[in-house]
Amino acid sequence: MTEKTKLVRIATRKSALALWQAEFVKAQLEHFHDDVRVELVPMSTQGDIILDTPLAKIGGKGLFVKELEQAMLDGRADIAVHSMKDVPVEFPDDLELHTICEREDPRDAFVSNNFVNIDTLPQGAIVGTSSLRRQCQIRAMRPDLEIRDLRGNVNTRLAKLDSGQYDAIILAAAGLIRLEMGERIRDFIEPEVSLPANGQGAVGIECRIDDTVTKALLAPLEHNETRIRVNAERAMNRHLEGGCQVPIGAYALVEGDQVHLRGLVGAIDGSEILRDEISGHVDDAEKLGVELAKKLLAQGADKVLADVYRDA
Ligand SMILES: NCc1[nH]cc(CCC(=O)O)c1CC(=O)O
Repeated sequence: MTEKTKLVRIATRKSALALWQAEFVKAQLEHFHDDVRVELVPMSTQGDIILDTPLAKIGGKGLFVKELEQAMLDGRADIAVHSMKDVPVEFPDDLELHTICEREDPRDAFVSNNFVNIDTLPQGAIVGTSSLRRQCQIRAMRPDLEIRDLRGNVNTRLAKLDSGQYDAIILAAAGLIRLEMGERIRDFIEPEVSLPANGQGAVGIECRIDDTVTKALLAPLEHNETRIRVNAERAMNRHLEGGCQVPIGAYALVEGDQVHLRGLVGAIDGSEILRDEISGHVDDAEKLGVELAKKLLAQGADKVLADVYRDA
């Protein structure tokens, strides 16, 4: 028997989805390297602890990642596995987002026990979502619906729907699919109807910049096309200075050597939505993200976002 020598410790949140993602990376690392042993280091973050306040009000980018990053900086863990959607656009000096894994379905999902899609919801139906981006796009489409805040991990949100507090809820399809609850999805909401958040459905791996041993082990987990898409999307968000708790959508597709990026900035009540898009060579993914952000700013995105920050 070969002795397993290298140990990789994964800092992870304790939610079912976070643990799934950490287990996924563990399995991948062990699949690619016979001599690697992987341990999970589960921990709670501020975002997990403060459950009674709408996320937009707590503010503070990186609510779900700070503790994980501290563990890596202290040497208690080697990597952290994140939903790319929740990763702040900036990193602490000694850490980097080294790896982006292949993307799962990036769409938002409509979940309900009584209705098959948004169109068939009756007037005044109660829809649960904690995302300003989803809220803004649903309101623009159906101003007659009542949007109510919905916090908690995936299981908590489904339990709140099942207890009758909402007629329907909107959440990321990827989370449901990963937790093997994809059958609860009544309708996939296409990007034309609800533009996803930057990075939605993609898993990223963060580590210390100087940890060359771990970085070499992570290399086979990198997915180039996903990296290009997420780079373009994140560059747009970064230029707009938007965290994940803002009504901003960014969604890129790759076709051959071209990347097509769509962006959206909206008012929370859906009264105003700015959209634009851009295409170009995959090598320019980040530049295109910045260009698209500039186009949106030229349309007045800065004013729309300033109103959001003031009212939130
Ligand atoms: N904001 C929480 C969060 N972060 C990642 C996902 C889903 C999985 C993903 O996008 O990778 C979710 C749940 C949701 O938005 O419904």
